[in-house]
Amino acid sequence: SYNIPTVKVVVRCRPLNRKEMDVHRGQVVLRNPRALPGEPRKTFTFDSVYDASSKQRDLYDETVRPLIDSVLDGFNGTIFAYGQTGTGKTYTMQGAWLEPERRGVIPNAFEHVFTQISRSAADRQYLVRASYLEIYREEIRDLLDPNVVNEDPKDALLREFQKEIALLRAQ
Ligand SMILES: Nc1ncnc2c1ncn2[C@@H]1O[C@H](COP(=O)(O)OP(=O)(O)OP(=O)(O)O)[C@@H](O)[C@H]1O
Repeated sequence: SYNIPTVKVVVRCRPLNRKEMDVHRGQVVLRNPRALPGEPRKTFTFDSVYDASSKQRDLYDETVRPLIDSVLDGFNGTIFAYGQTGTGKTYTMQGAWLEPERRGVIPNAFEHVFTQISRSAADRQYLVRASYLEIYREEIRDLLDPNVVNEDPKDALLREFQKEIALLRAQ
């Protein structure tokens, strides 16, 4: 079941906000001003595309769950969100923790990991570590310790790795 591509690129569009709806400008078309006349339209292909009505749970089940399953089997995995400000990175990754339908990738992944651990054989041991960092204007901030702002990213990363938190040593 691991014949999934090594890198998956997924697009998610958030719903228009009030300001965008008020503008009523319609569709955005990108055009290459140096294109020769008659040049065919370019097609961009993604592993998945989620529209404004997409659900957090569907995105998790289709796009994230297989990766977390492979991590539970010992492989490395990374998920990151990229996009300009206000496009929905925080909503997708974090969402609303207290509302099950609006929980994002991070809380859904935690639930997935701990559910799998609780179901695994009693003689199997897991160590789960977590750190939570923000890089903003070349500064690294430890979001689990908001008082610390580090100027040298290398020192900050080293310190983070040294003090990663052991959340669970499952029996
Ligand atoms: N899929 C979605 N469905 C409903 N609302 C969404 C969705 N994605 C984003 N939003 C809303 O759009 C707004 C901007 O989203 P968000 O804060 O996640 O953007 P961001 O990319 O993290 O921005 P920044 O880079 O400034 O932190 C928020 O109010 C968020 O709740």
